[in-house]
Amino acid sequence: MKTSIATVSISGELPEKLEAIAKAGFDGVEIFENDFLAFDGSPADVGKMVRDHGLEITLFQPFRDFEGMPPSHRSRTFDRAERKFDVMQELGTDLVLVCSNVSPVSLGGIDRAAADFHELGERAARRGLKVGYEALAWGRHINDHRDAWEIVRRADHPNIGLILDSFHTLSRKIDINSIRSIPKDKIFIVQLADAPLIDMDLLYWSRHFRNMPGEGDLPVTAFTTAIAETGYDGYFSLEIFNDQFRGGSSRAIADDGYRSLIYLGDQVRRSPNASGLTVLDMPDRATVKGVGFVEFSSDEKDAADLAAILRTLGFRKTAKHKSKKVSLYSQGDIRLLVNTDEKGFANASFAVHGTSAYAMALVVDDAGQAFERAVALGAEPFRQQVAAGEVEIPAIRGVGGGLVYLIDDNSNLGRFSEIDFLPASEEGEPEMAPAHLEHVDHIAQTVAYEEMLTWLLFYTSIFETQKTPMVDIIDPAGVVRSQVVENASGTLRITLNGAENRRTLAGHFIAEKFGSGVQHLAFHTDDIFATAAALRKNGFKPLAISPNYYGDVEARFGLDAELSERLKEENILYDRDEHGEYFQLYSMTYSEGFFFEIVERRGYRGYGAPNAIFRIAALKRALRPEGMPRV
Ligand SMILES: O=C(O)c1ccc(O)c(O)c1
Ligand SMILES: [Mg+2]
Repeated sequence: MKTSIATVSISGELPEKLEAIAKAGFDGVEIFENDFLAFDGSPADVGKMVRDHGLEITLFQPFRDFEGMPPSHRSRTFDRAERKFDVMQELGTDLVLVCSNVSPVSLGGIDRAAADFHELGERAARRGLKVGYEALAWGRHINDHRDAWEIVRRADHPNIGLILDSFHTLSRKIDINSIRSIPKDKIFIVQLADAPLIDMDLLYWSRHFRNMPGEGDLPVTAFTTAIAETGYDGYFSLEIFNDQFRGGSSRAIADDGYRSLIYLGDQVRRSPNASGLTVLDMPDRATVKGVGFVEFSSDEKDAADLAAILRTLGFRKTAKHKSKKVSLYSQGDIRLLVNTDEKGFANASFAVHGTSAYAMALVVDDAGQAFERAVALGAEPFRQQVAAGEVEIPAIRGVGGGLVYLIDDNSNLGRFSEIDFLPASEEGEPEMAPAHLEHVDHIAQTVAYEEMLTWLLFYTSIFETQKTPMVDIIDPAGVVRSQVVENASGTLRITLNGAENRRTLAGHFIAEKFGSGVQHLAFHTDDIFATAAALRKNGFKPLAISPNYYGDVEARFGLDAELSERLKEENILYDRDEHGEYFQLYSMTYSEGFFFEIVERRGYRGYGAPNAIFRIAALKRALRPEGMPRV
């Protein structure tokens, strides 16, 4: 699979765009005319700059309002084309994209358009150039690739071919089976873009909301599979018009684009009829069986406070690391590590972010294969020295520069705590009541809103997971977008919260010191009321929920008064979906950022989004004396 991306997809000026595109690993680049016009070097300079980066120019575009012009405009239109051909020859590219005419003066008629293209083909052939025709979804007469293909077919010229763009086809829900009857040598290039499903004007949707394949909701994989089944094995080129990307980091967007294409190729390759596509061979998406551990970086002083909270939550220190200052706390299947070592990555993370959950381990079927896939998809591997005889766990960098460790049960990796740790206990600490916490229900990561797509693509491309639709979480100071990555068995659930401003609880978390990272950990109990009773006994301080909430919950769900009274007494939030009930209990925040949640799911599949506004208001109320701005 040859990979390309249009310069319009990346932020910055042309040199910066090209550098990011080359670094990300693309083979080619589409030069968007405006990027070239805004640059103050000659076409030959641009061509050289592209080739110096080891890239090929796959396409020059767009050439607009060409076909079907009335006689009064026709010769000028051809003159314009000749000028573009001059530029192309200087740039050093042989393909131009002509998008379907949107001019109000243009005339319809398949044969008129075909005749124009035949003549353009003759002119292009004289210069050794080729022309690809693309149906814009909002073209005046041609807005369907099937009609564009009919024009190309009737133009009957070897230098005239078709350009398919997933957005134009999929936004109009055009049957993708129609692609299977197009001969592969008449498809000059394929452009790819995804988009979130939003009901709006096609042109506006296309110019502002496109995103990378896999980041949106369009069936780009099925589209690409249909193309691969024709035997086409040329360039697949991302063409992403997106306001957020234009203002984003050129490197990050280019890297996401490359990951999205490699991931797409990997999915398409798995279709039996598309096996002709040459793509990187890599292991399947990793099946996650659970969260192996979550690790906090801290120092001795903070760790003592954290340990005190963990004890009230019913955790017990069960082991300590043989060679590092790392304690293991456990309860049910939950393992929490607290790392206060003065060396290594944890310490560096502590220096920057303070006490935070900087690492997590996911239990997968095969850690080696999961690691191989992650690296093939551009994840950054992480290694640091381990002492002789200790287990080296494969790891990649994740959200906020933190770590995702990969462990499995087939090797020593799953036994790291037996090999690297010695049993330990907490002498002199009072005995705490067991709190019935069983496993990690979800890990909530807070990121800047612009990073959400990056991390959605990261998790969904490496691990066997799906993303749920985005929901809005209303904070008294703004909206936080929330989207979940989860697997079918519920053994991995990550909620990604995207903060747009620093006055929201999530924005405050990022801005104050923590950066993107884990803002809360939710543990599952099989009996929320038994847990609440144990926590009370242990001196745990729950987050106080406004009493007003309970009257509403009682009325909204028709709860009996006794239940709503119990919920109120224990500060438990309640929700229900078509699958069952949900109970949530929160801790106060730890050092102004991090907090714990305890949930009981009785069949419920969501995350309590309707309760978020009340939980956030309560957290902010609790934080206010320590500096959270009043809103
Ligand atoms: O929005 C446009 O005008 C436009 C131009 C060229 C393309 O290839 C495209 O897909 C859209
Ligand atoms: Mg296009």
